[in-house]
Amino acid sequence: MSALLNAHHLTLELPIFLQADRSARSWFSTLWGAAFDPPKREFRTILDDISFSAAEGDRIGIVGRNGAGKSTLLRVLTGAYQPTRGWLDIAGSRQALLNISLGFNGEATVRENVILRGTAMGLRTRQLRELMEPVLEFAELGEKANHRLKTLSSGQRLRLGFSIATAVQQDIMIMDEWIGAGDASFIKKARDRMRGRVDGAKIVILASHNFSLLKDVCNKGLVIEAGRLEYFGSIDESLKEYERILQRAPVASPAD
Ligand SMILES: Nc1ncnc2c1ncn2[C@@H]1O[C@H](COP(=O)(O)OP(=O)(O)OP(=O)(O)O)[C@@H](O)[C@H]1O
Repeated sequence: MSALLNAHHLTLELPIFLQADRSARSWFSTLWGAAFDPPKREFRTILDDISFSAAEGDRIGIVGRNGAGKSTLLRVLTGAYQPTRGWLDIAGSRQALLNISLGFNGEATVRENVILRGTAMGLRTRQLRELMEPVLEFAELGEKANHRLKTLSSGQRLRLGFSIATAVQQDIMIMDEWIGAGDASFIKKARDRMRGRVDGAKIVILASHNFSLLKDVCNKGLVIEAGRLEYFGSIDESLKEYERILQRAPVASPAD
């Protein structure tokens, strides 16, 4: 089956909680403010009418200033956020590589965490059974399979997260930066696996500030400024457009 990802007029409004400025004149006014002056809720448009299409073979780099809306757009593309308006047409399986440590439970064992994360990724019981040993082996955590996750070092947890997140080849890969994890020897292994997964994916969407990585991986680019789509075209033109944007004074982000 061929893969596609078409975004139509994606718009996302999120609530922002604004706290009135409470300069602490006294402990009483601080307490009074905390008790009787709750934050005000306002809605801000974080993404504004974004449309683009990705077909098989497309590797799209998303660029924009800090706070432009790149990660939020990725979250909409992975389905983590429902757009307020607009819709997505998607064919093919999606793999989000946004936060590889998300969803771990420190009290559960390493093996149980593989099941938890694998289930959240939509893997079936049989698939999980087949993947368990390869995932533990790749993470080099076979001997710790029955240890509680909270007893692992942070590097070991990252290796486990990486190993699960990249265990299966999906059609559409959606990534916030190029993930790598672990010490020098693991990083080499992780890089090879990432390259394999990117090469094997039918569509890749990668948000990054790293121009050389974007030029290396992507053939198309999408430039976002203050939640709006400024440019969608070749990666070279997109990076030029982004450089032009950086020369301009920042436009107030709709979220500010
Ligand atoms: N859950 C949320 N609630 C309210 N505002 C949010 C939320 N998540 C993000 N924002 C706001 O939306 C805007 C876009 O954030 P986003 O993380 O998508 O930016 P980005 O382009 O990925 O930035 P960076 O390059 O710094 O990672 C920011 O102004 C941010 O403060």
